[in-house]
Amino acid sequence: MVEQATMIVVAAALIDDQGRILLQQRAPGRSMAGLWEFPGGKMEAGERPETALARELEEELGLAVAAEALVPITFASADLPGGGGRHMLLLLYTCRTWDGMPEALDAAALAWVHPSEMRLLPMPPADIPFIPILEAVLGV
Ligand SMILES: Nc1nc2c([nH]c(=O)n2[C@H]2C[C@H](O)[C@@H](COP(=O)(O)OP(=O)(O)OP(=O)(O)O)O2)c(=O)[nH]1
Repeated sequence: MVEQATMIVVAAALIDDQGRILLQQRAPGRSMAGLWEFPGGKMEAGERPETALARELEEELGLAVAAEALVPITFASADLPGGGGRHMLLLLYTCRTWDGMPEALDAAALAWVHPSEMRLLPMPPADIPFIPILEAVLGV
């Protein structure tokens, strides 16, 4: 039996000057449609994680982000949702500087939320442990 490699997913908590974090709602027709997630996506072969995340933020939000602005915070190790038992490492970064205004180019909607408000939104299971870590990062 051939083992499938772990999928690496990169995601960003964009933090604004009011300490709010940008979430996006997964669009209808995708896996986990309707859930609120951090912008990001799957790392492609040969990409560095920060390069992959900057690419995803450009594709999904229309933002220009420098790789140096991405600060690794934590990760989740979980089954890839809808991945047939495939394993995922979900790498979470924070980002406080970018060029442009976020637009929902890929998602159904965007929302700036305080970490405590995330508990009111349906999120992918792997993201739930990120909430107290983000509260600690923000000192709230
Ligand atoms: N971008 C992002 N993906 C997440 C988060 N939490 C989480 O479990 N995931 C999962 C959902 C997807 O299975 C995978 C990210 O891949 P993706 O967003 O590029 O998904 P995709 O375009 O390939 O679409 P799909 O096959 O999942 O429908 O990681 C998160 O906070 N942000």
